[in-house]
Order: sequence, then C-alpha cells, then structure tokens
Amino acid sequence: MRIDVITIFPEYLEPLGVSLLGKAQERGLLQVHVHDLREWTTDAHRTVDDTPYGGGPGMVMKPEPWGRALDTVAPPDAVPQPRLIVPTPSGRLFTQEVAIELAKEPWLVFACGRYEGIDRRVIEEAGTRMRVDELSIGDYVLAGGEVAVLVIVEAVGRLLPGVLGNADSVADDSFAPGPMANLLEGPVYTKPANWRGREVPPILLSGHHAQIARWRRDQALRRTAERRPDLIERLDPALLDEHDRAL
Ligand SMILES: Nc1cc(-c2ccc3cc[nH]c3c2)n[nH]1
Repeated sequence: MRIDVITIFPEYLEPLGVSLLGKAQERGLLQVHVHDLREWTTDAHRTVDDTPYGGGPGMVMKPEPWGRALDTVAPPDAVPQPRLIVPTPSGRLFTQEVAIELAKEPWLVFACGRYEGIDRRVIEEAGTRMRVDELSIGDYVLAGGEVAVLVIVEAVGRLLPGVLGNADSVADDSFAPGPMANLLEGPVYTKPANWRGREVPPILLSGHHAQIARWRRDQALRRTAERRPDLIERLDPALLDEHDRAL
C-alpha cells in the first residue's frame, strides 16, 4: 500500500516511521510519503490560509495550494486514482469496519486540515476524479487532521498482510469476525502469578483450553455489557448460546 499525507506540519507524521509501521516500511509492505503543503504556495510568506467568506472566527485553508498539491501528489491522469481521506469532526465515523475496507486499497492520500478547515471546493473538485471519504475518529474536536491520520494509518497498517507477526494475529482482534466479534477485549495477565498479593485467575493456569476460552468470552461479554451496552445491542443473537444469555 502507498500512503501520501499532505500537511503543514510534516513533523507530526514522524511516528509513522517508528515501530510496527516503520518496520513495515523497511520491509516494503507500506510506503509512506509526507508532503508539506507550503511547497505549493507561491507567495513569499508561503500563505495557506485566509479569512472566511461570510465572516466568523478563525481562518480557512486556501484552495489554490491544495489544488496544486493534489494535482502533484495524485495526478489527474494517474490510474488507478487514489482514495482521498479527509479527517474532519463532521465525517463518517472511522471504525474497524472502515479500517478493514481501507486496508484493501492500493493507494490512500490523506489531506490534513488545520484552522477552521479546508475550502469546500477542494473536496468537491477532488471528488470529480477520485473517491473522497471525510472521516471522523470520534466525537471530540482536534486542532487539525494530523492526529486523526496517525490513528487511521495505524489501524489500517496493522491489517496489511505481513505487518503483524503471527503471534499478534488480527484474527484475534476484538472487532474481527468470530466468537469474540464486536466484544471488548477482556483482562490479560502475564508472569508473575502473584504480584503484590494479587493472583492471576486460576483458570488461566489450568491448561484447560476450552474452559479458558469460555472464561475469556464470559469476561469479554461482561465487560462489553458494563462498558459498551450499545455493542451488545448489535451482537448477532445467533452467536449467543444459552450460557451467554444467562450471564
Ligand atoms: N474526529 C475529529 C477530527 C477532527 C479534526 C479534523 C481536521 C481538522 C482541521 C481543523 N480542525 C480539525 C479537527 N477533530 N475530531
């Protein structure tokens, strides 16, 4: 997968070169190219923003630099065209399902807004030649799109074949299809068996793998019911057995 990110704060995206995603890049599983939007400004002050038409607080990102940047990063004659992802508080909610969908794409371009956002005509014009997804990572307001890009790229990148080692299979994700689908992760433990007088649940030391799997599912169901009852509503009843329903 190729990823291009256009931003006025390229340094914000340096974490994409660290750890899991950094190694994925070294292994050629992922190519990440970060571009400074100011490269496409034409004035001495490298201006990317201006006052909003209609008045109001703050500034809006000018369309011209964005137009030139997108023409360079995603040339109109490129085949295939990339998918353009624009983080915004008013976008479609980014979920694991969306991450799985994006992980199938060969080329993603991210547009990081700042200030009050990007002039609407940039998104409209880009939409005439590529698929544009405006995505929210949650109902809170950030100061720009860069952190959202870090979240989206990490969630998508870890799904790419070969990125996670076998030991960390995505198949065990709490939102992956299967018996733990749409359940929150339950508690996890490692050595020592007794830490500051706190014992690891004995079932986990029993070696009874079927009982351990049952216990883990019970823990996940209980935690989900306590913390995210909305996810319980969405569970496929066919996946719940009488033991589950008795919890
Ligand atoms: N989920 C979420 C996205 C954002 C976001 C995304 C882009 C910009 C540009 C200026 N402020 C922004 C905020 N906040 N919260």
